[in-house]
Amino acid sequence: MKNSLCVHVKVPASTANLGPGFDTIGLAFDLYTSIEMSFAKTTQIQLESKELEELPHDKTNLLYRVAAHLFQKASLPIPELTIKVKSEIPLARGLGSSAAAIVGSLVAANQLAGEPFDREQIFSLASWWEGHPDNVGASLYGGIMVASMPQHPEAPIPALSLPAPDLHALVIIPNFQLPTTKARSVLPTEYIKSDVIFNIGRSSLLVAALAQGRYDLLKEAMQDCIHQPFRANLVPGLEEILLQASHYGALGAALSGAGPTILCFYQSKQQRIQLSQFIGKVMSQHQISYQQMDLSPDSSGVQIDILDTIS
Ligand SMILES: Nc1ncnc2c1ncn2[C@@H]1O[C@H](COP(=O)(O)OP(=O)(O)O)[C@@H](O)[C@H]1O
Ligand SMILES: N[C@@H](CCOP(=O)(O)O)C(=O)O
Repeated sequence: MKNSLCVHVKVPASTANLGPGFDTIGLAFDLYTSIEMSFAKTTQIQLESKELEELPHDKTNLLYRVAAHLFQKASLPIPELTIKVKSEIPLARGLGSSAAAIVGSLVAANQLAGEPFDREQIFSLASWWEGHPDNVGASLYGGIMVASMPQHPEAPIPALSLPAPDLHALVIIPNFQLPTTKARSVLPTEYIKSDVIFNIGRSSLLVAALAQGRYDLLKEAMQDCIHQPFRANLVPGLEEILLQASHYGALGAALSGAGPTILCFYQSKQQRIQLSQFIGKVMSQHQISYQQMDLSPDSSGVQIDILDTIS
């Protein structure tokens, strides 16, 4: 461990599920959380974006807790840290802010600790902490991540990355938070066989379509019946957008992660204009204020920059 190191990491946001791939398919987006971490005499957490104002400034902050976990797992003393964080990822909107924070903190702490863990072990630590390997895998590796939790904590995460697709996403971010825990609490504990078969079929088709660039299949491949219908009551406008977006230029549409963000894939400027007008109408019917963003896939995953403040 070298006390003079300052590690800077930049981590992409992620969208999970892409419709049917519940807890198993993720995609990284070009919207970032940046974390700077160094050893200190007394811990300080500096939250440098407005988005993060509501979060704790002390050791209860997720970033510190995750970093402490890494030192503990490496059997090293838990250090005092200075952590500076900026984020473009809106909190609790279904764009993987927690996954990006967890990945960023683990990667930065791992560098400070002298790299006791390799990338695959970081992936495993992040997945067990966050619970969603598709989100954390997309943030860590970039592109598309197909992943699920292993049956045993010691086993590697069964996962495979695919290159980022040549698609853009129009992302509709309602101006309210929906914590993932709340959006999961409305889901059934059991499903009927035909619904399970439906989702296995669509998510398999989705992976194949993304791998082969068959974006004409996305509309069908992004259909879901195991989480979106149950979450629709929490997300005004979701039902109409999922049903009709393809008539207004969307190649496919889904709730992003646990919501409330909704994403529509498109390729041309014309499709984007049509979609934006349609979404504007739906959201105003529901009197929901929202922010709209054009996001593209990130193919790099986490980026690391290390500065030695002595040399
Ligand atoms: N940069 C960050 N620093 C500290 N905590 C964060 C950061 N980003 C997210 N979090 C934590 O994660 C929570 C949001 O997680 P979650 O409800 O899973 O939504 P999502 O991951 O979709 O944004 C925030 O309320 C906050 O507690
Ligand atoms: N698969 C999870 C995804 C949670 O992602 P988040 O970005 O909303 O935290 C789910 O759908 O619950």
